[in-house]
Amino acid sequence: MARGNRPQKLNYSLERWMQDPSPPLQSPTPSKVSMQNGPLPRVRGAPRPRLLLQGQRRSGKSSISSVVFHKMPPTETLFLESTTRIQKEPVNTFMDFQVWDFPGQIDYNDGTFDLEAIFSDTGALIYVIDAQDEYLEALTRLHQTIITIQRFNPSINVEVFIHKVDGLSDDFKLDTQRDIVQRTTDELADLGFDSVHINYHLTSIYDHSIFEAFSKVIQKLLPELGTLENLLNGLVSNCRIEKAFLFDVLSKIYVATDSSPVDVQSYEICSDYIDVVLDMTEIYGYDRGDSSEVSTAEESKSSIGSTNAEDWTLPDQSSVMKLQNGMVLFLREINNGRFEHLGDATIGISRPNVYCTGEHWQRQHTGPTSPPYEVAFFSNQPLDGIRPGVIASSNKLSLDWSSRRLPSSTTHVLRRTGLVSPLDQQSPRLPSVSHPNKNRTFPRIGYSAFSYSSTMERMLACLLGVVLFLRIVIDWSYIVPQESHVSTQSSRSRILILCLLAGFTVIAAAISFRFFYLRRFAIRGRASAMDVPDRSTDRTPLLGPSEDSTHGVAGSSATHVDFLNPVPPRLQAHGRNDSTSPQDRGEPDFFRAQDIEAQQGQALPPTGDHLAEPSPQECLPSGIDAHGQPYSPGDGVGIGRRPIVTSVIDQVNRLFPETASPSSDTPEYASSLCLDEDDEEDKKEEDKKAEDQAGNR
Ligand SMILES: Nc1nc2c(ncn2[C@@H]2O[C@H](COP(=O)(O)OP(=O)(O)OP(=O)(O)O)[C@@H](O)[C@H]2O)c(=O)[nH]1
Repeated sequence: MARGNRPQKLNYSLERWMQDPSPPLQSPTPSKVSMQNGPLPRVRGAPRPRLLLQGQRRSGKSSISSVVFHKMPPTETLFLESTTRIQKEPVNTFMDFQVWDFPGQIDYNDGTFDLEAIFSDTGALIYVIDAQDEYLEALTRLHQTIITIQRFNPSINVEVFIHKVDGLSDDFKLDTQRDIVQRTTDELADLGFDSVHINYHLTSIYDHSIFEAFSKVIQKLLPELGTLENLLNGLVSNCRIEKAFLFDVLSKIYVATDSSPVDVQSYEICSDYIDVVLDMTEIYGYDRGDSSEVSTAEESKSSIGSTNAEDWTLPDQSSVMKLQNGMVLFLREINNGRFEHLGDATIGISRPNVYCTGEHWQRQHTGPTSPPYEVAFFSNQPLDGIRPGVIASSNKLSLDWSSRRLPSSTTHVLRRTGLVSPLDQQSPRLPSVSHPNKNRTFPRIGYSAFSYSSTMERMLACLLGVVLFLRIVIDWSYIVPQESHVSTQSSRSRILILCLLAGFTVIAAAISFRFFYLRRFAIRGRASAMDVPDRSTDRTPLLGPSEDSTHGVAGSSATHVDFLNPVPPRLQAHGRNDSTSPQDRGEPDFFRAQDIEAQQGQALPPTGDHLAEPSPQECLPSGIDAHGQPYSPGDGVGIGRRPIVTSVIDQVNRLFPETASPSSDTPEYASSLCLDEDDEEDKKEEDKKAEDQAGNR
């Protein structure tokens, strides 16, 4: 579409839409709507909708408020103090509102409160019931509150949060909900209030349910919800998106969504994606300066209605991620110029086949203005299905690897997968991360608990071994000189005890070394099997434009994240689309061990020695051990060096045939591992020398 034909821009912010819808809105035809950049203008004097949080003491009101609006990690709510007076919190997000947190013990019927002032302007009453506790008293209070409120504000939305359901079984949750609904309906009907409409939500701060419930509560307060839904419906059908949410990214509340049913998984993955983008921005973002400048500069490019590829340049407030299962997540900032303070954003999920046929988005990504940089998103769990992935971003949000320093564990993962060569590695230093969300992201880097426990296990096993050994030495030196003086019976039992102790010692030592070697060789095996390219001499930019843009999204086949299906696609093709861990599937957990090692970054030499070719001893073909004896690959896994290496390589080949090195059962495999070009040259030189010497003789 030519610039002149660009649809007329709405000079009316979304916030004003919702708070003062009186001026006529333009037709919500999606193809004619453009997004406005720049901060939301504040509407002075506009009333803020008020949400009342009520419930018994310790039912979880303050926790909900802290987790949703202050990004407090759920576990930290354990230390929240009891509320003693009404806490009024203004929440300035996509839509400004106030949350009033009432102390559990307060009795506002005692005549000291101006009930009309409290209830008359209230948008919603959220009544929190602790589902893990006895709730009959809470129900009585709820019924009284509803009756009181009906006098002042009969149109108020009553939302009951049946809270703390994380500790309950599914059946129990539903039974509890059924019971609460039944009792409330009966009680209110008896009192003549049978027309009161109450909504019930099962919530917990330990999952996304609380955000989802809050989203539903907030949505009911939006006068223009229907318009927003229409806009999203249009967006979805025009761009052939599966699902679109309008998020307030700071609270992760979705303000509106299209009319297709919300499935929890889509909502969760979008929330997680927002966390990732915010975290990445926190670490690697740049100062975007005055948002009004950005707005002016990008204004002409941000029209959703444009069909011209050049007009379709993504402004820098957007991000695309292609998942390994083929899904594409698209996060687009609207109404605000800064990533850090996103007012709201549209997220779409689409499948690539549909995505490619979507006229606008395809052009946008395959045209000359495709995002020229990729930002690597890394995970320490590549073989558990979540592999290093890519967030395609605009050219401004690029990683400067020379100035940013990454922790050794991370660079190790990147090097191992060929994304960063050892020479690119700087000393480990990560810019400080202060984002309050950082503890709540989806699988962040690693299994910290795992690595801790495995290190502890190893240390404890060693300690135990040493203690037992000392014990044996002491006992032995005690028994032998005394033996002639003690009875045969007692000396026998002592010897039995000694044998047991010795047995324990051997087992402890074996466990200790098994852990150590298992990990070490798993890494070597993986390094060989994945055929990591040698980038030590290749100085081409590692994070430059991707050559693979089949679907228009920057990214290569090896660098995708699969959040939804944490199983490699090859396994899915074999009908194993489950999310079980290798141990659950009865497979040896080499890769987790390897990841633990990678995360610890301590058992590996920091210089990349772990990527060195295996020693000739290790390069023997599968099926023959170091002494030339045949063995079966399944034998002795975890005991001898060669079986571990071979088994890991076989395992990797089985999981990733497309990236596999030559079959480990062939002699060529051994030679391919043992002989690189230098070795061959050395060998030729030696042969030549030997020939010369023979000639001289
Ligand atoms: N298991 C579980 N515990 C929760 C949940 N929400 C809150 N809690 C815990 O419940 C306890 C009480 O939480 P608060 O938020 O202080 O309760 P309150 O309703 O504000 O209490 P008052 O201020 O005394 O009225 C804390 O230890 C929280 O960690 C939840 O969803 N699940």
